[in-house]
Amino acid sequence: MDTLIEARDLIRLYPGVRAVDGVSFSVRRGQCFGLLGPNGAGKTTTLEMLEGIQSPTSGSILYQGRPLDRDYRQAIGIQFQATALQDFQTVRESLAMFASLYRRTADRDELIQMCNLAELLDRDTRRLSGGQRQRLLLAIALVNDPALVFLDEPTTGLDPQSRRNFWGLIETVRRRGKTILLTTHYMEEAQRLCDEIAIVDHGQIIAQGAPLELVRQHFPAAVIRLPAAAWPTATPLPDRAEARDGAIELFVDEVAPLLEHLERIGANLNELKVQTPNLEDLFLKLTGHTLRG
Ligand SMILES: Nc1ncnc2c1ncn2[C@@H]1O[C@H](COP(=O)(O)OP(=O)(O)OP(=O)(O)O)[C@@H](O)[C@H]1O
Repeated sequence: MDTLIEARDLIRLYPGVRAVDGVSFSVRRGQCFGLLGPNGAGKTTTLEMLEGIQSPTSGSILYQGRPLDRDYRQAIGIQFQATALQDFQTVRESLAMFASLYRRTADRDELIQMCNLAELLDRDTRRLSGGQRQRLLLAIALVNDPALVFLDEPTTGLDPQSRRNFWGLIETVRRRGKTILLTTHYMEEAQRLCDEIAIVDHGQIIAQGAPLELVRQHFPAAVIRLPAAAWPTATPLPDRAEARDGAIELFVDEVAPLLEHLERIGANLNELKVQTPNLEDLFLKLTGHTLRG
C-alpha cells in the first residue's frame, strides 16, 4: 500500500476536553479520505495536527514515512473553514499574493480555469458569493501544486446547487492526481466523494472503510417502514423487525418476497416506504445520535 500520510495514535487534550482521543489512520496516495462526524467530534483538531498547525499531545504523524519537516508546508495545500482574505484585494491579487509564499507554484491559468474564476479575476474578494469564495479558497489551497490537499468542511454554508458544483470541482482535483483529506458532517458528501471514510465521534474513530461497504456491513439491503397501525393486530412481528416511533421497520435483503408476505397477512401497504440505509443511519446505529447533533 502506497501510504502518503499516516496518523498514529493521536491524542489532543484541551483543558477539560479530550478533543482527539487516540486516532490512527493512513491515507493512500491518490485517495480521497474523509473524516465524517458531527460538530465537536474532533475533526478539525485532527486535521490541524496533520496539517502541522498544532502539535499532538501525544502520538505521531508520518508523511511519506517520515516525521513532518520544514519542507512539508510546501507539499500540502489547505482550505481552512474560515480563511481571512485581505480586504481591498481582487481575486487575481489574492491568488498572486498566496502564490508568492511558495517556492513552486501551479500553472495559474490552469488553476483559474479549473476553479472557474476567469470571470471573477477583477472582483473584490468581499463581493464574492459563498460558492465563488469557496472556489477561490480552493484555488489558493492548490496554488503551490500540492501533493496533498486538506479541505476542512469545504461546503458548509453553501446552498445545495453550489455544494453540488463544488463536489464536481473536488472530483476534478482528485482526477488530476491529488490526494485529498477532507472533513464533513454531510453524509452525502462523504458518500459521493470519499473512497474511504473514518467516522469520528467524541474524538475517536468508531468505524472506518469504504462508505458503501461500511453501510453493508451493518445493515441489510433495505428497510421497509409501515405505520404501526397498518400492521394486522393478530399477526406477530417477524424476527427482523422493530417497532419504533409509531412505525414498524422491517429489515430485508430482498424486497419482493417481503411485499408478497405483507399482502398475504393483510397489512395496509398504502403508506409503505422502502429505504436504503446510508451513512446517516449507520452513524445513528453506532452512536445513538444523529450526525447533525
Ligand atoms: N482551542 C481549543 N480550546 C479548547 N477546546 C477546544 C479548542 N478547539 C477545539 N476544542 C474542543 O475540542 C472538541 C473538538 O473540536 P473540533 O473543532 O476539532 O471538532 P469538529 O469535529 O471539527 O467540529 P466542527 O464541525 O464544529 O468544526 C470540541 O469539544 C471543541 O469544543
